[in-house]
Amino acid sequence: MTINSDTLLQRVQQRIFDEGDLQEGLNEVYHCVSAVMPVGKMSWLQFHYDLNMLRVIAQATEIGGEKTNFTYNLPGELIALLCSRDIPEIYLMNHPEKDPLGKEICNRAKLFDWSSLFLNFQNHTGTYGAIMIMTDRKNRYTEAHGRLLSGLKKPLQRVMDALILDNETRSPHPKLKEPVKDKNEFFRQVTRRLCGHLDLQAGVSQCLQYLSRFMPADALFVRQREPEFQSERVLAESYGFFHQQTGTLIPLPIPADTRRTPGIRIINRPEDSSALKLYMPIFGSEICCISMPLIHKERPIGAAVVGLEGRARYTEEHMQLFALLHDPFVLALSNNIRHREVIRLKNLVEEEKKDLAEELHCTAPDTIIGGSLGLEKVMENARLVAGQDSPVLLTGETGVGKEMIANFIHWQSSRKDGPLIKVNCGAIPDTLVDSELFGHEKGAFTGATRQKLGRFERANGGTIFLDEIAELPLPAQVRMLRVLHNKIIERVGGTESIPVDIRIIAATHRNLEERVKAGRFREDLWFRLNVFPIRIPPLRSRTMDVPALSDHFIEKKSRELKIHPTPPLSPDAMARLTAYSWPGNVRELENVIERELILNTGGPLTFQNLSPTPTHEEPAGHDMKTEDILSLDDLFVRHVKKVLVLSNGKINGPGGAAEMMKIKPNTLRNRMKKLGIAYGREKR
Ligand SMILES: Nc1ncnc2c1ncn2[C@@H]1O[C@H](COP(=O)(O)OP(=O)(O)OP(=O)(O)O)[C@@H](O)[C@H]1O
Repeated sequence: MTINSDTLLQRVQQRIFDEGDLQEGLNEVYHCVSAVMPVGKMSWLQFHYDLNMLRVIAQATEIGGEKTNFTYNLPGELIALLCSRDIPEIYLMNHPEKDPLGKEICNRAKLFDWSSLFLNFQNHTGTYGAIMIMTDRKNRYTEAHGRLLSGLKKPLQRVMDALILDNETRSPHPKLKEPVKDKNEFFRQVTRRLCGHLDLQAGVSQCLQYLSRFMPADALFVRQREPEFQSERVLAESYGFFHQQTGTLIPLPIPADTRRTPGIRIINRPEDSSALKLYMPIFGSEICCISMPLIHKERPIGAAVVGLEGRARYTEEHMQLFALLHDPFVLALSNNIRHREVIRLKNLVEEEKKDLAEELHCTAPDTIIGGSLGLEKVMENARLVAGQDSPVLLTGETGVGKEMIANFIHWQSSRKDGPLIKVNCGAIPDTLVDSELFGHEKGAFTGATRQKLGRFERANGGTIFLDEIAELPLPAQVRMLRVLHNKIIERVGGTESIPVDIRIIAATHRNLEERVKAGRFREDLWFRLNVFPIRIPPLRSRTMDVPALSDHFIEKKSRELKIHPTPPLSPDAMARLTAYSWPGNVRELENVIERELILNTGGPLTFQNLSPTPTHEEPAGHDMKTEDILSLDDLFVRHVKKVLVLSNGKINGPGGAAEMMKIKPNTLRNRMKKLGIAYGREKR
């Protein structure tokens, strides 16, 4: 939403002057400016030449506008520069470290990666104030932004002047804070700001802005006590000039004896406090604070800390004022703790829901195609072993159907009413393998905020399918061996031995024997898993399954994609499908069919884009049985027949079989004749 200067002036007039609602007026300004340029924070700055001081008299951010009173002493030459008449009305500070004021802010706030845009206001004495628009990262403002801001000068200056006038009537001296005339009102206003947001960071920022009017305050922190880690974590922190979000939580040491929580205290020297000492490397030793423990139902739950540049700047009076705010801080912190707990539980439910959905996904046995053809032997073995409880090791290239056979075994076993839990050992980060497989106890490591059952425990009474078993890190292999051996698990961080009744089916596309030789897989574990190995052959060595599989997937995918009627195959499509070598096996066939159905614009499916690939190179002997071995002549016959399908029987010329095979047409014809392959007229 962009509005012009006159409309904004009208709105400011109405909100601030007619309705007396300064916060709403500042909000209007913020939204109007942020609609046309990047704005993290807008600050109204007043320059006090005589006092060498810069005062931030109001701020507006996404969360709202607020009258403030942050004061900063500046070197004489800098304030003289800011107040000079010669300073331009619009001023771009895209590289703050190269500008005198920018450099000063960078050093004091210890923040360097930002840019800002100034609109300066002058009277007969010189420049008396400015609007500072600030955003993160350098080089964000352009001359065009400057012109847009300049266009809004009238309403912005009107707000500035109103703020200055208001300050003059409220506080007798720019260096002094407003007196708290009505403590109840003060309490009410702080509570409204602190507890008015679900986001504690937003509440703390607004609270600091408000507090800055009544007491020296340049930073406000809320920390949460974490007794199990003997520390306090900073949950929210806000600074006057910049709203800095640390993102990371800083653990803070606290006295080991938590029963003796010290009361509210002024720390006028950072060396006296272990918490404040942590800030010395950032802000130096010229800092002080008031630290107030937050006690809820007689238990310390954290602390609220208000801080300031300079030493020994807090007095007993400031401390008493801050102490009034104990209960709102407790309320805000305990609300935040509860809110995070709700979010954590919500995520937990989502996670469980996802896991359950995954489990549900495999609750129905798949239709297995090829059980009486290419997979006959596999199915025979699967049926045999299903009734036993022995471990099964499924091997075969990726996409051949290992998981499908694992499902089949589970469903044919006496454990079919129990769970079937799948674990992709290759997809779990190394550091989480143990906790995923065996579970963990609450507090076992940072982030283990509750007890978690591992996959083995969840598979109790059923089957666990360990896919990609070869990827399991060696330390987890040791633990896995123990489970196979004793059928007992121990959760990470726990001491209890938990018996589990499980059947193990493992699968891998790798050559485990070679991995054992290379020392990457434990031999003893391999022996344990390899009790009943089932090798699933690649699709290219059982091309007799391709037609039935193709029909099955065309039916299935058409149903899923809601394609009616199911398109037929073109006359040469099946030849193409069987001629292809399917390096990705059945999964690839499934995907190719899905893609063909999606791309099909009517008419039969041709699979034109499926070019025959050279027969898949395999490691010697990997998937080959003696009966699979063909003579070279037989191989040649097969190959030529496949190529002829693709060339539509054509031998010479472009697209002909000879060109595809990179041999002379006559040579090909002679060999075909010799081997009895019919072609041309002969064929008809
Ligand atoms: N014989 C078959 N009949 C029907 N569908 C099959 C058959 N073989 C495999 N599929 C299907 O092919 C896809 C891949 O199979 P699956 O996931 O079982 O392979 P995999 O060997 O476990 O693969 P990976 O090694 O990559 O985990 C699945 O959608 C599966 O349903």
